[in-house]
Amino acid sequence: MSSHGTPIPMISEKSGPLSGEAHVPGDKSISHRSLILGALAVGETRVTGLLEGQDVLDTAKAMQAFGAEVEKRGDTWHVQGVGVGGFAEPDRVIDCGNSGTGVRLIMGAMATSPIAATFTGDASLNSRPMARVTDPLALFGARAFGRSGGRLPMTILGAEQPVPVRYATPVPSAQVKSAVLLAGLNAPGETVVIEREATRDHSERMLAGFGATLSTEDSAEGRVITLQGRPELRPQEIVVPRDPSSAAFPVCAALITEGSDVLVPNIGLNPTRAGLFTTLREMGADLTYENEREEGGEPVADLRARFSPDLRGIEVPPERAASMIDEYPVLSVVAAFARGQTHMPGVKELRVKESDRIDAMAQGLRAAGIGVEEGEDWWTVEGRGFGDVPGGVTVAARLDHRIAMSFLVMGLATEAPMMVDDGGPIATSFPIFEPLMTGLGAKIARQTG
Ligand SMILES: O=C(O)C1=C[C@@H](OP(=O)(O)O)[C@@H](O)[C@H](O)C1
Ligand SMILES: C=C(OP(=O)(O)O)C(=O)O
Repeated sequence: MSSHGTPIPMISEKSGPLSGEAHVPGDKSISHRSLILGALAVGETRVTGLLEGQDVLDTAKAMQAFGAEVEKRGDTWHVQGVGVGGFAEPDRVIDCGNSGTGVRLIMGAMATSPIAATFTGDASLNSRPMARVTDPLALFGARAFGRSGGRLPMTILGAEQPVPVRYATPVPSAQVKSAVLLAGLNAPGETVVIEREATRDHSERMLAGFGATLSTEDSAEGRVITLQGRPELRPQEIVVPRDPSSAAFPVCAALITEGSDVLVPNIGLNPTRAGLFTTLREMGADLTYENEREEGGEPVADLRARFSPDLRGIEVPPERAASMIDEYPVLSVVAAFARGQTHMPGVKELRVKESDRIDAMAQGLRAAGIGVEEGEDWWTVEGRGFGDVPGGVTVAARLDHRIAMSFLVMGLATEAPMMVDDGGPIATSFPIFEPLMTGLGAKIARQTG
């Protein structure tokens, strides 16, 4: 059941060539951060290209509850910030819906102010681990009172007199790193985060852009990020780039759908995000980067994806996992249409996303006729090659947008249609998924009756 309302059963079936341009929405990670950093700046931040998915809209509401003004006028989002240390105590529960990024970053942003806030979410978010952020926030002096196992609903009492922190993240997580950095903003002195494996670096880039003093250094311990506390953040004009994690769906759909040729323009290829595209090219995908350029200090290109009937399974290097962590579900679908095994090690984090993504994909793929083996932190998909994947089953989306979209992409090339019990969660990150895909020629529809 979706907590966003009545379940929306969806179906996809074998489609003719996909063609045309796929204009995917703004980057989810950068959209959350634009609103949160805008709320912590002094003055008005203006944002265009913001992802208007439910996850980000929930973060916008949360920023209002902490005292920032957030308003959309025309195509532009205006955020009137309250300054570092200026958050007011919310007079209502903060509902972050389905969003791990939203709740974890906001907890960090409020943890070093002397206020209390209570957080909740949907059934998926309320089952996800929060100790990974509340443990380092406790070092600043914040206290957390949640359900057993460190789950939401949870109240955070912000530190009265925060102290800066030096913290080595025990899991590869940009959300944990970002929560610590955002908390560090209102702690006097230097906050240091060390990550053994580099994760997406949007917080570092954007904090620097807002005028914080921050340095990044690669050392024997890993990547060391040092932030000077109590800066005055300057408001920014932000143009949010398009989301490579959303681009993954039309790209992968084109690779497995006979005769396809799809252009996905203006996709950010920040190396901390682009691992999927490297992997697909190693598998033999006809995926090219056109019009490569730099925008706002980030590499950007138009992606052209064409039907690729000769894909082969590969070993995905574990050190690449962080740069494609949200893309493993749809990669496993492409792997089903490749010849041979695709082995994906070093991906324990997939088990604590909106669903246990290894389990969710393994069950659906097996039902659809694909062999999958799995361990705690790895899985292997036995590809059958193009034209030989049965399909013909209904899979559970488990309140997980990426699971729903992955199986709908799969159905475009299986012998029998694929059904998903609830496409409602797709609106959390990719609200225009259905019209965008049908506009390319994909047979994806809501099921009635
Ligand atoms: O920081 C971010 O914006 C995100 C970090 C990742 O989560 P983890 O930090 O849990 O790896 C990713 O899965 C999520 O979609 C967005
Ligand atoms: C893991 C994801 O999001 P979040 O952690 O923000 O819920 C995702 O979008 O795939």
